[in-house]
Amino acid sequence: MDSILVKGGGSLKGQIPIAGAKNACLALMPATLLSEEPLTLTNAPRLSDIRTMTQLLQSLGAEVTSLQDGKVLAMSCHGAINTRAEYDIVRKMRASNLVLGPLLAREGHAQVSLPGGCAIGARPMDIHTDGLSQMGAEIELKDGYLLAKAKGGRLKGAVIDFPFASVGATENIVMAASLAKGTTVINNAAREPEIVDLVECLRAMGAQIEGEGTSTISVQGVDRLGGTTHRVVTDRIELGTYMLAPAICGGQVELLGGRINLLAAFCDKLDAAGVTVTETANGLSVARANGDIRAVDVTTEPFPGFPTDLQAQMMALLCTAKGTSVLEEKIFENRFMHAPELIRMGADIEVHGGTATVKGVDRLKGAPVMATDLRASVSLILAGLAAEGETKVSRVYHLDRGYEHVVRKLSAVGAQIERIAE
Ligand SMILES: CC(=O)N[C@H]1[C@@H](OP(=O)(O)OP(=O)(O)OC[C@H]2O[C@@H](n3ccc(=O)[nH]c3=O)[C@H](O)[C@@H]2O)O[C@H](CO)[C@@H](O)[C@@H]1O
Ligand SMILES: C=C(OP(=O)(O)O)C(=O)O
Repeated sequence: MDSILVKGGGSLKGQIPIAGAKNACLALMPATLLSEEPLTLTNAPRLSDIRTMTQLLQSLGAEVTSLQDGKVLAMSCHGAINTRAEYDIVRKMRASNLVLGPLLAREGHAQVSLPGGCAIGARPMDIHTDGLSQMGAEIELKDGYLLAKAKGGRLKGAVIDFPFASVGATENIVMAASLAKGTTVINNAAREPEIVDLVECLRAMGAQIEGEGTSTISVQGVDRLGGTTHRVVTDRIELGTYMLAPAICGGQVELLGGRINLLAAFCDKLDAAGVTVTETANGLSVARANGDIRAVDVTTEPFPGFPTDLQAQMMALLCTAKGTSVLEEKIFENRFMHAPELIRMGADIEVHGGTATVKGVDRLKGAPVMATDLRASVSLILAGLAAEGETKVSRVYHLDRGYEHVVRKLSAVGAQIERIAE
């Protein structure tokens, strides 16, 4: 299993290109199941999660070809479809549940393994299944699989009130509703940029959808969808992660492809902490002048609030801020697994339930630490870049789910970082 070795201390300067969004691409890929015509995605990120989704779609009968070193995914689903998504693949990644809506919409039935929880929380699927049931699906759980069947062979439109603005449930229902009979309205829909990206692609395929980016999405079902070529939106979480690198280490880095409107709440917190973010012709420039980072309080919320997927990385910054910061995690019940690892590096953090209190220390110290999940792993790398001495982050397979070429990107701006095989 590989580890990442980081030597802390130096400031950073240069440019980092930001990839297409993992979480957009993972929702866009299953959309190929909705059409017999080709769907091509450009600006795809090169990640293990994308390879897992490729494997899952291929197991269902889709053709998925990776071109241009993985940056382009050419997909097509014109033959017979296997409607059973097996546990062996689904268990690797929760986003596998995004094949449920498309399979049900196209074939009228599906068997999809329940993905189970993960390190950050239990992550049930009740909002997905309740919504599909309202659209006329009969769903039962058998042997760990959701067995779903559309009454009369085709889903029908419904007005669905989500109890929480779930990202995945919004994506599943929007895809299912695109081929359903009649109109579906989702109230309290998620508003994330990845949903806007999915809807733009579905619309180009012929879907009739309104309201993406707002809390009410309306979908008028059509009989068939065509193909298209779609560019995956910029990964705002990779963007925010690399914005924190110069914030923690000092220096100035330009994030190519970055836009403030993808991360406004996060940029406000950086500003309050004393980090300068400016828009450039090609992206965003982030600079930390000499001087302390100020403590700030952070509460994670659905978009447009502060993203839970940047909470761990923000905590790494606040470990050396002047004063005490309070971080409240409101999305996932167990998303502070990085705190004990940061404490091993000398951070002063107390966690009580969904609240972490971080008292800034002068300096973190390098240590061997273990990644527990995707964003935790990169927060330890960021902490290591600022720490005195050497930090070894093990279990890097978590990192490979969501960050392509992390060593290459950070080395290019002057970080001392290498990947070692053990
Ligand atoms: C592949 C992908 O896009 N992953 C993102 C997606 O995950 P995901 O789509 O799984 O996140 P959701 O928005 O669905 O989950 C948010 C909260 O709702 C709960 N919930 C969700 C569905 C459900 O049926 N019942 C239920 O109780 C979850 O347990 C969690 O506490 O959005 C999360 C919240 O921004 C991000 O952290 C993930 O990176
Ligand atoms: C939680 C994440 O991903 P997933 O929903 O795939 O677990 C993430 O990207 O931070």
